[in-house]
Amino acid sequence: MEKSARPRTALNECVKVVVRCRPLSEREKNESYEEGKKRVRHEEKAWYDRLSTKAVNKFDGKLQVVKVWPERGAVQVDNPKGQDKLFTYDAAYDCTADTKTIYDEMVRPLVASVLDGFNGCVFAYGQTGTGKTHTMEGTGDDEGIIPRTFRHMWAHIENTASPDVTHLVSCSYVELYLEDVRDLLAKDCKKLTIRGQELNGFYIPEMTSIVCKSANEMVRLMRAGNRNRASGRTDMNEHSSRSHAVFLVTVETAHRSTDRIRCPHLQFPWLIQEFCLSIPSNRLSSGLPLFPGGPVHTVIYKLIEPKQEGPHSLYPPQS
Ligand SMILES: Nc1ncnc2c1ncn2[C@@H]1O[C@H](COP(=O)(O)OP(=O)(O)OP(=O)(O)O)[C@@H](O)[C@H]1O
Repeated sequence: MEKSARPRTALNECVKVVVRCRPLSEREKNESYEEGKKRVRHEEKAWYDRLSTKAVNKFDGKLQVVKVWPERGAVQVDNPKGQDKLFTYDAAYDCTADTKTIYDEMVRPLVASVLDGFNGCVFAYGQTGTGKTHTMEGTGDDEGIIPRTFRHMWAHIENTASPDVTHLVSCSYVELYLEDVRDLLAKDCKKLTIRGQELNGFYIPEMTSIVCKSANEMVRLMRAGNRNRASGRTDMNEHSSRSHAVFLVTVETAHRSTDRIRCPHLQFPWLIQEFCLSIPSNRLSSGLPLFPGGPVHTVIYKLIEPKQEGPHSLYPPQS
């Protein structure tokens, strides 16, 4: 049993798992799949009641494979062999949800705690084409979680500006492709070495760290790093990221009167599910090679592992 001094409420839960289902692609629509439409109450109930009966995967003549229940935080998945499966999360968003709502409800409290001095991590995980990049980076009309975080951080920094407090914001961006760790912010995307120490965990000593003075500067840095990321085409996504990546933001806050320096970190890793599951590659991709797995991959998971205490994982140990 977990012991905690703090009550486990929605706001202070250490790890939250949230599902976002994107709208159907043109290809999926052409294959006769259907998005969940707004239905009248008794029809909704009928869908939910299917859980206790044998599933029928035809609804209004079209295939609806996934049904999201935002008010229950649940996702119901059609099982052609029998009863539907129901999975419950901290929150579930259907294709009508925008990134702003997800940010405000799920990410804003985490970023606020980073600004209070705690480490944080927002982690996008899913099969190719499921919407990780759309959610994390966003589009011209709908900004993603990362640029929203930058704006939130800078709004906080500007609102709390005083002669007594100084903030220093710096960013790093690394990718893991095959067995190499590359620095996406270095001119030649140089290969990096991960080092480990028994007491301080894993860190990357030569990773570029760039000081930024505004949210827009951070967005430009993220885009510059994205241009260096390995990409290709998969059966599910024309413009697919083919690597794991971690965008790391460090906010140092110095208080002149107390000589106190706080240095929390916020990480944005992208992990692609294909690496973790042994799905035959011909089902997933016809582009650049997928991840073979191996020791470096184990280490990258260690890098983003939440730490209870001590210096942050991607940085050299502090004496
Ligand atoms: N919530 C959404 N609303 C509208 N379109 C979306 C949404 N999520 C994803 N899409 C669209 O679906 C396609 C695939 O999304 P995206 O590239 O974000 O997937 P991904 O998970 O990052 O894929 P990969 O792992 O292959 O890089 C894109 O064309 C994107 O614009």
